[in-house]
Amino acid sequence: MLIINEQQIQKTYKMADAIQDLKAILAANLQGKIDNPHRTVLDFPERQASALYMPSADRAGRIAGVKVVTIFPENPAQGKPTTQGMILLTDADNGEHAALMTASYLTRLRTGALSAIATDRLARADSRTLTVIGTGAMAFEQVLGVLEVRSIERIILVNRTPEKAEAFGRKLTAFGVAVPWEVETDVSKAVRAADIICCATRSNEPVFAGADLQPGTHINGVGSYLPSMREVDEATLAKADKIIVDDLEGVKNEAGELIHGAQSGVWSFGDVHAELAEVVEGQKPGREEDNEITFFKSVGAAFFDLAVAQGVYAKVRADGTGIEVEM
Ligand SMILES: NC(=O)C1=CN([C@@H]2O[C@H](COP(=O)(O)OP(=O)(O)OC[C@H]3O[C@@H](n4cnc5c(N)ncnc54)[C@H](OP(=O)(O)O)[C@@H]3O)[C@@H](O)[C@H]2O)C=CC1
Repeated sequence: MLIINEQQIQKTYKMADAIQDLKAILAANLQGKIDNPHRTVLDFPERQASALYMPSADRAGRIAGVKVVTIFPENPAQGKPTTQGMILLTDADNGEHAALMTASYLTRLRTGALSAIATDRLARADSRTLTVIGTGAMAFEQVLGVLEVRSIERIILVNRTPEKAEAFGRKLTAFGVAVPWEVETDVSKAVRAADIICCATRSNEPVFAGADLQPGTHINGVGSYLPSMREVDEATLAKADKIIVDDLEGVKNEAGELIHGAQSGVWSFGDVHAELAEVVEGQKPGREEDNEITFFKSVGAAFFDLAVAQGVYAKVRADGTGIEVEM
């Protein structure tokens, strides 16, 4: 079995790789080649934390995987990340466990890559201003994903704790992102200026007002993954011309703002325009008009992790950098 650590993955596997591998698995899933049973969640209420067990199998690729991801919101205070994960890949021909790899970066990367794919199909081609609401760990790859598919000239950072937005901006620059960034404390101003908005928070309440959205804006919302959480308000749901989701079954169970909207009657799950795969495969249209408001909501699914883990495994095996362990 290959053991692959965070450093090796970050060196070997980039946003463009993840976009390519995710597009392939989105197509395979649409063709019914992917097993994607619902995740099992264990809660640790004393820490307001959870552990998610996420299995999936690619019948065509003859490989199965399970990601175990933990979400411990109090961790940043101890200098540890909120979200941590491992992925185990299993050969579906002989049951051998092929690889065990860390999944913190991979989780951020695949979520950023999905937003990139959605942005590519849904944001206006002339989008220049990206507003980021929530500058925690997930937000970094959200920015990298958008930069991969649009010629962004201005990044506006909004965060509950503005000092953390400043640190996030400096991290972007240190990483080599040349696009100028600024921290904005007036969220209305940041939303009104945006062509694209990325939300990646742990908020239970909407983090911006739909009333501020300008025609033609595209929103990626990756934060809320529990029915009690919400980043986007009812006005946004009502105003959005197209709502696209990563995985319909997943969002029905987990996407707080959509569940809330459906319960309060402003919106219904029947109003979902498409799953992302249907847009990518041309079965449903993406953006059709410049003035449309589009909203991509993702909660994540195990087969997205399987796609990137397979990609990493293939690359690391090819360059011989993983650690081989006899089982
Ligand atoms: N869609 C998907 O596939 C995935 C989604 N996620 C989800 O993404 C979210 C972000 O994760 P991650 O970046 O790792 O978390 P972090 O803890 O690193 O960052 C959380 C961010 O949310 C902000 N925030 C927290 N509470 C509030 C609030 N009440 N109002 C406004 N902002 C708030 C924080 O602000 P501050 O800096 O002030 O603390 C910070 O910017 C989580 O909900 C996570 O579960 C994670 C993995 C995959």
